Amino acid sequence: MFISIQNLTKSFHKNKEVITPLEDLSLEVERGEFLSLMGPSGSGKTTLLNIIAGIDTPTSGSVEINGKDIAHLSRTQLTNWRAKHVGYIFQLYHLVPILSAYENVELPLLLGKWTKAERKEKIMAALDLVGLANRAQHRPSELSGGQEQRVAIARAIVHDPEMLVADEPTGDLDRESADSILRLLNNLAEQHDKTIVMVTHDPKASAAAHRALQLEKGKFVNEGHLLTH
Ligand SMILES: Nc1ncnc2c1ncn2[C@@H]1O[C@H](COP(=O)(O)OP(=O)(O)OP(=O)(O)O)[C@@H](O)[C@H]1O
Repeated sequence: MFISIQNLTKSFHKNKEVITPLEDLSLEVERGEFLSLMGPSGSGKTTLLNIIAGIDTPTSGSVEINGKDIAHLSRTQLTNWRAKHVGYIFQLYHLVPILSAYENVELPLLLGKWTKAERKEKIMAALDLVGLANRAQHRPSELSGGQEQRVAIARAIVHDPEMLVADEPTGDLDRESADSILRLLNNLAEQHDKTIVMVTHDPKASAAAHRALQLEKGKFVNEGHLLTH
């Protein structure tokens, strides 16, 4: 299993109250699987996504990604692990407005030891994969919402992580752009072996994934039926 989560519980202390958004949760995801997480507001979706992405740590339980226990890493170890193995896609793209598409995609590579020529090759390959090689010099304001999300996806995959996590990646897009982003995510899972976990409120986005799970009050309420295409 690429993702293996056993008996995960996450609690937060707020004033004197303890909030437990995830309780005794187990989840297995195969390599190359595109999984969707749905559920009402406050059901723990983002909390789970952040733990899978190594942004947050569980209170108890085990979290293994590609055979690596990430539940017990220090903050620094977790940051280093995340920089190598995870690409994060947000609802609102989070592109830097004064940088071109090319420079935005370059950002994660500046942490590594690549030469300028190596970076160029990776950036152009990522932009090509999302269909925007001809927009490399455009700034975000010169792109449509769907194109901005494609640049953000290129940025998420440019360092070749095995896993992508996406929080409402189509939440701000019209139907047509959303469908095209979902096809792209599907292609990244099926043709490029990326394991994708996506949080969404949109049933149509969820139906584009291989499997959909419903969270309610920190627990899964269905068995995650396989979706047919
Ligand atoms: N850092 C935190 N400190 C305290 N409570 C938190 C923290 N993060 C999340 N929570 C609480 O955990 C619960 C689950 O939040 P979470 O953001 O995971 O839900 P969600 O399903 O993603 O909701 P939405 O669909 O609205 O984004 C909520 O009650 C929230 O207030």
